[in-house]
Amino acid sequence: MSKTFTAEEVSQHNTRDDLWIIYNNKVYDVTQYLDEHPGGEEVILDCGGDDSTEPFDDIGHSEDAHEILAGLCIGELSGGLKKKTKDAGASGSGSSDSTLPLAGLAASGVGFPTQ
Ligand code: HEM
Repeated sequence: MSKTFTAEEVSQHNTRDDLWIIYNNKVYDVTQYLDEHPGGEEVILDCGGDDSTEPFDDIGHSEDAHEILAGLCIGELSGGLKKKTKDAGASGSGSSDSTLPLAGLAASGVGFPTQ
């Protein structure tokens, strides 16, 4: 069974000794990989504790890269991303996010009662 984490939780793992990223709503512990990254550690540190889907896809990582990433998966994101700058798609799940304890429900499609 895979664990689930909220964006809030993930955001606390943003240092080089403890580094998580989100990619396509899954959570990855990339601490060990940091040193080995051909693109350097900075770019990953930059995404630490945050969503890296766009930057990761933008550079067109190889299949190998995707496999490495898959091996680092530690769980899934519940409740969606905290915020998105662009490409947000207002149609996402749940409008109010942040620290709501019901975030898990939103992920399962239940949604919040919006008044
Ligand atoms: C932990 C997740 C990541 C993994 C497993 C990963 C893996 C890899 C691998 C295997 C390569 C070699 C080329 C290839 O096979 O495609 C690579 C290159 C690269 N990666 Fe990542 N990457 C990750 C995250 C990122 C992120 C978030 C960025 C942000 C921009 C990034 C930027 C780059 C760049 C710029 C290169 C090209 C380096 C060069 O050719 O000089 N990577 N990455």
